[in-house]
Amino acid sequence: MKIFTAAQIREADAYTISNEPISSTSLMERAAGRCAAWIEDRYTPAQPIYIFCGKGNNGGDGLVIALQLLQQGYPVTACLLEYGSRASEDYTIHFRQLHQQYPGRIREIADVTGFPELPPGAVIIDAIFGTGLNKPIEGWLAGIVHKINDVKRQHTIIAVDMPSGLMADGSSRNMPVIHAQYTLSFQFYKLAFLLPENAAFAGQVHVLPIGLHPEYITQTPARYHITDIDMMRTIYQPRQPFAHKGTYGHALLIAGSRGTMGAAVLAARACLRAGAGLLTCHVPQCGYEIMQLGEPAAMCSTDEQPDFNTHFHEQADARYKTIGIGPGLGTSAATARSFEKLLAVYKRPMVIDADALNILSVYPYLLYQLPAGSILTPHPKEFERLFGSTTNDFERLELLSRQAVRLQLYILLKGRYTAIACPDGAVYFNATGNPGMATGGSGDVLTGILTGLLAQDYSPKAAILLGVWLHGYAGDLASAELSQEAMTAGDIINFMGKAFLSCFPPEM
Ligand SMILES: NC(=O)C1=CN([C@@H]2O[C@H](COP(=O)(O)OP(=O)(O)OC[C@H]3O[C@@H](n4cnc5c(N)ncnc54)[C@H](O)[C@@H]3O)[C@@H](O)[C@H]2O)[C@H](O)CC1
Ligand SMILES: [K+]
Repeated sequence: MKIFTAAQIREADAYTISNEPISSTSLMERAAGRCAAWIEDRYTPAQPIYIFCGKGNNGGDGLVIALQLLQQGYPVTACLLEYGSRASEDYTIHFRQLHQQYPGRIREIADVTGFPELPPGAVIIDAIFGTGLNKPIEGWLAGIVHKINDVKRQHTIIAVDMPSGLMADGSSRNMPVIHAQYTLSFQFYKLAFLLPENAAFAGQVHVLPIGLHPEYITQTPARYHITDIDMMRTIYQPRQPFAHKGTYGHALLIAGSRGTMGAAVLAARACLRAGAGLLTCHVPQCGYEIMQLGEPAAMCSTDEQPDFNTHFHEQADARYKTIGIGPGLGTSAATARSFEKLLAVYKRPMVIDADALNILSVYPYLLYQLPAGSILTPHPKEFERLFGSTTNDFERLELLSRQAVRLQLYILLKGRYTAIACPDGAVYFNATGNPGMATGGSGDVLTGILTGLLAQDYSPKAAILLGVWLHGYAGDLASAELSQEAMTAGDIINFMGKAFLSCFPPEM
């Protein structure tokens, strides 16, 4: 699904109005009607509801929601914030209707002292600002935002389109923003929802289709995307009936050192669970038995060194469809030298994680020697060590994308919505996964999955989109059965099978 900027959303709005065609008033009624229906599905008409409206079209949506809920018998109070701006045309039209039919349900608020006494359990609807926000909320309006946030533990807060105060496409650091439990976002995600610095604001995001014109959506290019199951179904390749283990590639995993062999075993197990035909693991001598017992289906090659890998470059030949390198590898100078020699001989896209990334941050010139189309999988700290720090998440995203283009690599920044930056400048956010996956080893599992998919001849882009999706999906299945607290990285591997089956049900 594309993620459009606020400016593109305005264009989509205008395109729909002139090409469907539909009046802007009716489009607002359609959009806000979806919000009202969402609320009616979840709350009974006994529910007191307070709707805070700004004077633009987001406020206009609030008025339409108020009208529709009042017609359904909900005790609604429409709190209209009178901050001096001129009301939008569609706001005015809906204000007149509300005023005509329910004058007693309107309360005008002109300063922070006008903030209403809320009855226990009242639901707050935030329709103050949406995509039109162009500067931080200030003055007594900011006071209203703080008042609403002060009662967030006692009351459910539902934001219409966006939490007020949040910029759709830029950083809102240190600005007053509503802390919503739910955001009912029209038709698309906004980029701001997906960045960790805004974690407190949007809550659970529900994207409500409002019938924006499909022609605009397909014709307009977007830089940012969020992955979904339909995209995965176009990527996934079912196995062929006459397949043998050679059909699905031979992967080489270079991982492990004394004390971190678990990382190597997790990556190996995940690689095979992702469907690699054959896997060889290159490990130090201390890891031989651990690997053979930990994953009997993997073959094992041992290094000259007892405790860490130093001669893996000698292994890397054309037999291997791809290489995954890094989990538990260690960062000794001899390991780094072998990595450099490996890059001189091996030219297919590989997966680079953990200590292999740390080696790259110590020897950054090696970044330019990576095979084009290779995949880097840093978490935020590793990313910072590799590419430097930034002052906010939007700048970091920009840096991420710039580096992917400059180095012609895929760089995947791990997080709640893992950001996948492509060499062509596009960025995909992954939609699956949960906080239970913030546990040691889950990155090693991802490296294994990506290596396993590359071995099967998925293109790097397909392997990442599908691999990150499945990794998160398996994590979601694991947490549903085991809890976010109790699940471990190994459980992500154990649920890979169910993840495949449920995302791609085999045809009968
Ligand atoms: N996506 C769609 O197709 C539809 C969206 N709808 C809703 O419309 C809003 C966007 O409406 P807009 O009038 O452009 O902006 P806002 O209501 O967010 O803001 C109003 C107005 O306020 C001014 N302003 C901006 N920042 C500040 C500030 N910090 N302090 C004071 N005033 C400020 C500025 O002039 C804005 O224009 C969208 O989010 C949806 O909710 C339609 O209802 C249906 C179609
Ligand atoms: K809002």
